[in-house]
Amino acid sequence: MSLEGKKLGFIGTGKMGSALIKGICGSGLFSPSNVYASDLYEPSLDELKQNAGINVSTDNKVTVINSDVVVLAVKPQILRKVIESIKEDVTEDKLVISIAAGVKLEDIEKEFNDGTRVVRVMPNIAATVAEAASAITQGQNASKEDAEDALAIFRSVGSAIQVSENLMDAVTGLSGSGPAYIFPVIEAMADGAVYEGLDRNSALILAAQTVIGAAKMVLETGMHPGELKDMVTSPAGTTIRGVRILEEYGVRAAFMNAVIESSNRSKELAK
Ligand SMILES: NC(=O)C1=CN([C@@H]2O[C@H](COP(=O)(O)OP(=O)(O)OC[C@H]3O[C@@H](n4cnc5c(N)ncnc54)[C@H](O)[C@@H]3O)[C@@H](O)[C@H]2O)C=CC1
Ligand SMILES: O=C(O)[C@@H]1CCC=N1
Repeated sequence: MSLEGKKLGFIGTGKMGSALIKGICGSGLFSPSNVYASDLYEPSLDELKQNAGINVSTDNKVTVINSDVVVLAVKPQILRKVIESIKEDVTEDKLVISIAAGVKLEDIEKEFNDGTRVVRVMPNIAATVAEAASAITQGQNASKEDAEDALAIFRSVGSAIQVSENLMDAVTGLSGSGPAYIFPVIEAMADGAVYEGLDRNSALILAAQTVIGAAKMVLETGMHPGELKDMVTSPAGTTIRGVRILEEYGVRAAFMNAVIESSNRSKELAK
């Protein structure tokens, strides 16, 4: 396997960088001693050093020099500045992975020296619990092996597919941002049960497990979600009463529009 013996670096240890570091180390794909990370914010480095046992530095160059694969996990707005400060150390033997929303491969590649191997990835925060949904897309200098390495890294924390770059905004709106649409759904469903008298803890467990179960049925049965919904809705039963309320409030349109609006923001970030 081509990641054997390689070292992995993270520039940016915020919410997503930290989630990936913990998830990837937890999977065993990289041992913490082969993982490097840098950030300007020392408390997040201290936390990772203490709890994940990785190597940390406030100097991005230290991360780059020590790593074979460098993950750029900073905000899209500062990506250019960060690349400028590391580009001379990103030699052709290194693979760069950008997880920045919206920023196109060609715009990343042109900030680096010619020939730099770049793969763009959109993961999600569920990497924390090894259930991320990620999509990767390959830059012009990246090899098939680079794409496979990126897939292996992100598959260590969930599932990952390869898409063409023009679909990355759709992926960002759907799975990149998606957890933030589902958390309030879980909270609100639990609220309904609390209203009816269930304690909060039990309500959250049942609501979250209901989401896991429904998602697994879609993934594992291969059945259409509409058909699965029909399996729950008995004629004149309880479920169809709830379904009517969701339709009345336009919940489907709301979710569809949320994904489209988030994708639109991803397109804006490219400009
Ligand atoms: N949060 C999420 O669920 C997801 C985020 N992303 C992408 O991941 C990237 C990071 O997002 P978050 O982790 O949410 O943001 P964040 O704000 O939590 O983390 C960014 C980190 O970068 C650090 N930083 C700022 N300037 C730096 C510099 N010059 N050198 C090194 N580190 C520096 C900050 O101190 C911070 O810890 C973004 O590009 C975002 O689009 C992608 C998928 C999901
Ligand atoms: O909200 C954002 O911009 C980032 C990208 C996808 C999820 N979080």
